[in-house]
Amino acid sequence: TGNHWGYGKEDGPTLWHRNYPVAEGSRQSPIDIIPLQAVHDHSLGPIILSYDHCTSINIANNGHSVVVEFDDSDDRSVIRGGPLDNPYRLKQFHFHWGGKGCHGSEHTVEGMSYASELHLVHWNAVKYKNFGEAATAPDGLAVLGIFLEAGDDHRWLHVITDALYMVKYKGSLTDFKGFNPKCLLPSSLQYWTYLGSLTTPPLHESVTWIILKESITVSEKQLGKFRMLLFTGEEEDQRMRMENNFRPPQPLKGRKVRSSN
Ligand SMILES: CCCSc1c(F)c(F)c(S(=O)(=O)NC)c(F)c1F
Ligand SMILES: [Zn+2]
Repeated sequence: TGNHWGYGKEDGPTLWHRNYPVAEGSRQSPIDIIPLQAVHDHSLGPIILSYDHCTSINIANNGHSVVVEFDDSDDRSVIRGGPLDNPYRLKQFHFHWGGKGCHGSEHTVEGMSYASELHLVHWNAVKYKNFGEAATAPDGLAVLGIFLEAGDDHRWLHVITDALYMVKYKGSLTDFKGFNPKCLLPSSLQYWTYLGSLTTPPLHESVTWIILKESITVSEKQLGKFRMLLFTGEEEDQRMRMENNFRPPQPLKGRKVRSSN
């Protein structure tokens, strides 16, 4: 019904173009990154993350992913530098992941996908008056993408995975204060960057993507907790496990991927 979309056979990524024609646009995401074809751009400075006084508010299951929202009423937590001309405010972060043992990242590197991908979503509050306006502007959003690789337990991810049982059902939400996503960063902030889009409907072509080259390691046990979430609400009788909530790579259509040195 209406603009309903999902990741299944009947409503998945290959069908999104019916309600969202921009799905076949010229700057869609994710993409397959080929490091040797990325252009080393020495004018690209380091990205700077100022999350020290960030204010997480809640954690929610929106029926597509699990999302941690932040107070974005001032420039407390911003990303700046790199390809960005302005500071962009942290609005939320969420994840995309696979099913048991299979892959789940959105971006791939030379055809290789990771177990999961974390997206930290920021918006240009210098040029736009609210997130909604920024989300439809070509330079409105900046998403920092971090690959999650299966391996040892991640020391801090348990703070999130321990809260997932409270947001099992679509539409559930609970307090989640004082979480600083800086603890989820790898040691190096070396990155690839390119111009793309949201990877979920409405697929707005408004994202400057910054993908970290170094992944973080999380355990299969921690990944398994994401898979106990449900796409469906408590009132629905058909329970559908939340997994494989990733869009496959889209055509590059002549875009250049740049690499920080
Ligand atoms: C207007 C959407 C509300 S914020 C949001 C989001 F919820 C989301 F899921 C993605 S994503 O496309 O899935 N990952 C990059 C975004 F980019 C976002 F900006
Ligand atoms: Zn995402």
